Amino acid sequence: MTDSADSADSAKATQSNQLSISLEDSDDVNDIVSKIGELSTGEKPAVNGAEGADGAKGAKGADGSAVEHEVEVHLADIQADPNSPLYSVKSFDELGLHENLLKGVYEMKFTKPSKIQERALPLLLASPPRNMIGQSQSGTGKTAAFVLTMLSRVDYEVNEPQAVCLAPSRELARQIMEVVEQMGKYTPMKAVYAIKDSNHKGPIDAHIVIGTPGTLNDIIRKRQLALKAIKLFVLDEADNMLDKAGLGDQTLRIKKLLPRDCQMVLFSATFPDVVREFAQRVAPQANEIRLKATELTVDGIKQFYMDCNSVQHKFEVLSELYSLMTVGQSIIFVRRRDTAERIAGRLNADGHAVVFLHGAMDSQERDSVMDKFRAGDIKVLITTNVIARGIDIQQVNLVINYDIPLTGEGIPDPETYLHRIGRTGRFGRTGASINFVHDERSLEQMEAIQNTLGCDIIKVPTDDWEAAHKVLKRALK
Ligand SMILES: Nc1ncnc2c1ncn2[C@@H]1O[C@H](COP(=O)(O)OP(=O)(O)OP(=O)(O)O)[C@@H](O)[C@H]1O
Repeated sequence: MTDSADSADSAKATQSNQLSISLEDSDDVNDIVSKIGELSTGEKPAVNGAEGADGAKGAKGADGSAVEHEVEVHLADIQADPNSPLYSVKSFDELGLHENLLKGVYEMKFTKPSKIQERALPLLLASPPRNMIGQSQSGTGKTAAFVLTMLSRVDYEVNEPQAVCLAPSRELARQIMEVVEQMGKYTPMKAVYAIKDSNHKGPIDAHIVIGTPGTLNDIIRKRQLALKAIKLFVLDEADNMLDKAGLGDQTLRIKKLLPRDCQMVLFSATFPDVVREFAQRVAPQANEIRLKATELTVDGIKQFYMDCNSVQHKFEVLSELYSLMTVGQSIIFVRRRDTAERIAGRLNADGHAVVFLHGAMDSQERDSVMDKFRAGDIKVLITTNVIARGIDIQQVNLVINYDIPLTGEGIPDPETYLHRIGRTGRFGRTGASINFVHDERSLEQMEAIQNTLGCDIIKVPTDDWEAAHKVLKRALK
């Protein structure tokens, strides 16, 4: 497969009809990486988002003190950098979108497409439809790429379901719905949920269905969803959705019922080799946009670790961290549901206002916690891998891996690590992640992840809070 950096069209030199392009293939990567590194370490002003309009500005820290974010380098500067995943040569106007969709896009304050949007959209919208396996780093705008595809492909005159989009969690499905509603604001589109407790009565006549695989299967079983007119099947977090150990069975059951010529669109920041091979079978002849393993980390996210002496010490360090640091919003990831609840209880008892979210909570509770966190009413969220993927809250500037991510078999899990830390550093913003290790084993697990990804994880002392504060403050700026 070719690694051409040229526009999608020029990559047709590939032998097969298939197209595979790499998003990061400049000769000058080091130069640019160091430039972005400088920008985000605080030596130069930090980047804070589209048009400098960052919701974190003026937000309160976990301790109630004000968090001020300097906004001197604008998204426009990053988007002009050819080696940034946010760079593009085109404008949205040149991507072949309907003017009603452009209105929606511009109202969301998107001025320029990101690299994945610029490259994927023309391929996704080309006729006849082609399958797509699209990869791009966390927070680089994959959602808009597939949402605009759904909104473009649907025939609004036909009141039948035509596009289905599945995600691994209800929280992510709800977030995608929000983007569909915003981008589709000037179209007559109708979209419905297929998530638990979404309470469908009669047959679905909406154009777009967004949900999770288990609930969608239930709806199909109850014959509430006609599949014959479905022409687009989107899997967000596709590697997770196809993973045999995860949601693979449920997703494939649905796929088998769809019309044969249905366009398959698979997006994720990660595609481990074995899942990618499987994805290629699920989405044959797909155009592919892919990244190398070493290109997966986002430069704006500074990665740290704190070496604790014991499980008890780990908690003390966490509590101390929240006493000392002024953090915008943060997510603490733990391995188990009961740990999430326990740590939340203890932090609350220590005077920090935190909440937890996990998969055993009922739908209403989950929605309420997430809505409050999204609105900024809650600053610290303790959770499991249930929301490790996709959740986009721009004000989150710190992610803590209280437990190092492991697979179900207890093996270090670099994909989940990337998705977890990718909850910060969204679309050019800066953020920090801190890994907590507490013994030889957890240190080795973290190092295994570090080696796989070829990233730097810097040690922050746990016995010198002044020094720790200095390092982290700079990263959280
Ligand atoms: N062209 C654009 N201009 C400005 N902001 C954008 C643009 N495209 C996307 N965004 C914003 O960037 C953020 C990240 O986008 P999105 O959630 O789609 O990332 P993603 O690639 O799906 O990440 P993940 O892999 O974590 O799911 C969102 O807040 C989105 O609104």
